[in-house]
Amino acid sequence: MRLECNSLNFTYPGSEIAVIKNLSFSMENPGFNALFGPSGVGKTSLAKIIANINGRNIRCGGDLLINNMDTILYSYNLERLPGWSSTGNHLNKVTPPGKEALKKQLINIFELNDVLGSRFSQLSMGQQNRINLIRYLLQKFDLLILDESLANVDEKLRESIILAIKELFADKMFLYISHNLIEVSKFCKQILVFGKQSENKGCFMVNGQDYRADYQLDKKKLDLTMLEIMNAF
Ligand SMILES: Nc1ncnc2c1ncn2[C@@H]1O[C@H](COP(=O)(O)OP(=O)(O)OP(=O)(O)O)[C@@H](O)[C@H]1O
Repeated sequence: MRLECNSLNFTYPGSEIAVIKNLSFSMENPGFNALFGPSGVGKTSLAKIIANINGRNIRCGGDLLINNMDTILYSYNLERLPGWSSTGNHLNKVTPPGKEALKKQLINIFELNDVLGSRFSQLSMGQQNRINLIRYLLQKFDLLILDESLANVDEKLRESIILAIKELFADKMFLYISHNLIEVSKFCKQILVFGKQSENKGCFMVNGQDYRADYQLDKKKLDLTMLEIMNAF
């Protein structure tokens, strides 16, 4: 399992300014990794290139190498489900054979039992994002990109959800995009930090604490990771 960029460049069609400039990094092995940086630096653009969301319309310079990851899914926080039925029915419809028990387990962990009879538009933003993320976790994937997919979910529940995902999907790779410095430093293994383009700062790879439920968190090391990220900005 490997995600590697070598001197990647990307400019949107019709634009003069490169969003991604000479980016090189490598992420290996399953686990929770992150893209972190100020708003507008190109995290979503890179995520979409990796997931090939814009298909042939996207032309990049340099190399993007993806090894042993056949299925890459991209989830984001503004996705909406149609309103023709309840969210419970939607989840039933997208649950592949054999994944019924996983669906129930995720619904419990994500604390969604009480909203399964409601339509998507009747849910809060955080509830909508949680239902949406379950849809993805039920599918077959090797790499799942979470582009602010847990936005509007309170910190305590987000922590339970992230820890459960890390445990239940230990053989998958995740790319977590979030503006939460503590969360990214605490839960992620490799953190690709985007420096401010206006200051011509490049990207840096920082090692996070990769915290799991059964680990003892070293607060000093967590502080050092956060400091390293802030210095890389
Ligand atoms: N479809 C598009 N066409 C042209 N420019 C775009 C397009 N999408 C994004 N951009 C530009 O690319 C730059 C990077 O945007 P992107 O969404 O990748 O940033 P981001 O780091 O994910 O930001 P945020 O943290 O605010 O979500 C921005 O300047 C944005 O205006």
